[in-house]
Amino acid sequence: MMNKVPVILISGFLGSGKTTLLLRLLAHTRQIPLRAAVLMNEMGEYDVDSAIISEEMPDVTVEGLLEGCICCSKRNELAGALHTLLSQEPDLIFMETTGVANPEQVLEELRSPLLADRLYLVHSISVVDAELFHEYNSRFTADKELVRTLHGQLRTADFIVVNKTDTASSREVTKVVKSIRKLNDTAKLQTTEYSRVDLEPLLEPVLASASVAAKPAQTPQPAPAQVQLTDADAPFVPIPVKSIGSTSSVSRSTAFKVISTHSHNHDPKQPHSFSRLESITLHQYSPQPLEKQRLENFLTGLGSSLLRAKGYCVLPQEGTMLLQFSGNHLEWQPTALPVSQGYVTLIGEQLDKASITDQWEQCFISL
Ligand SMILES: Nc1nc2c(ncn2[C@@H]2O[C@H](COP(=O)(O)OP(=O)(O)OP(=O)(O)O)[C@@H](O)[C@H]2O)c(=O)[nH]1
Repeated sequence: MMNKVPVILISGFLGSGKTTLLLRLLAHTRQIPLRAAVLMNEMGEYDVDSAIISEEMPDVTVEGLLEGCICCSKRNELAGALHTLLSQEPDLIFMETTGVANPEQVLEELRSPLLADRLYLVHSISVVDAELFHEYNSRFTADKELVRTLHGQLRTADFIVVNKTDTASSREVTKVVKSIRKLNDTAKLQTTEYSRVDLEPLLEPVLASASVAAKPAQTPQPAPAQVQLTDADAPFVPIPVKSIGSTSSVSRSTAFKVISTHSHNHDPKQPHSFSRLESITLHQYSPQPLEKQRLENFLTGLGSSLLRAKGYCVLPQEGTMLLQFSGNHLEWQPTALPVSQGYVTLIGEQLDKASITDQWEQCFISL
């Protein structure tokens, strides 16, 4: 009989620090060494997080499920994606959900006969943004699905990371921990910055597992990343990541343009995690240079309707940069990824598409 492969599920709301934690876990598993594989689920059209992983850990196999949540619209693709990863015979699989996925449904899927014989869950980790936890909870009170999702992320966890404590007062952090404990008083909980948690105890059950113990330790071979393009028809190579999700039609009516938009049309028969959040992808098709300051002003000017933005921008001075925006904090990081044309995915509510299109066009410098 085949050994079951351990799975660590990482959930948490948008921008809370899931990928930051995943990168730490991957670095640690590489040292042990364990051969890890990743299932990445993104709301947007492009898989920014997989690109980040592919850049930092080119030997890790990443499977991406895009444009929907594995808890609902992508649920029927979850088993296929996991079986693809299993065919690589990893020692361990990490699953990172979208920020609006309810892990309750994902856990249910893992218990299904198709998967239960091949996988077993070792941890369900939930990452929380200490600064925004209460703000999001009160902001989304009226949206029952979203509240259920946020609570589901905490209730199902056996390990909770209260992250971003550098951006919250210690009083707020204490309040957040107290609120979390009302939902889950048994999970281990750690408060931290940049998802710096004790990794060894998390990986202990994996090391003890039969599938790992049965194999001789392998030194990870730097192999080419498991890469394929997201959209075979696209005239450019946005990022080298693999997607097995469906692709979207992209408006290319003008040189600049925008935009593919996704409101999330869930199958009404399926339980789903959120109702009013949407994502928009802005493409850098313009031959004119993108101006960094204008882009920053545009994003911060969207105010509270913008919850998250991420993508790669090709800038005239700096070259290609990874853009991350969450909780009103904007971060730029240089990247060596071969991004020929940039894009930014925005996630928010009540995003005014016409105005966003217009403002995006204003971010380009007239030649
Ligand atoms: N100030 C601060 N920033 C952090 C911390 N942890 C992560 N970040 C930053 O927050 C942004 C989002 O972090 P990610 O790890 O991508 O968050 P995520 O939960 O994967 O986000 P989604 O892709 O929306 O699901 C990045 O710019 C991180 O560098 C932290 O503890 N403090």
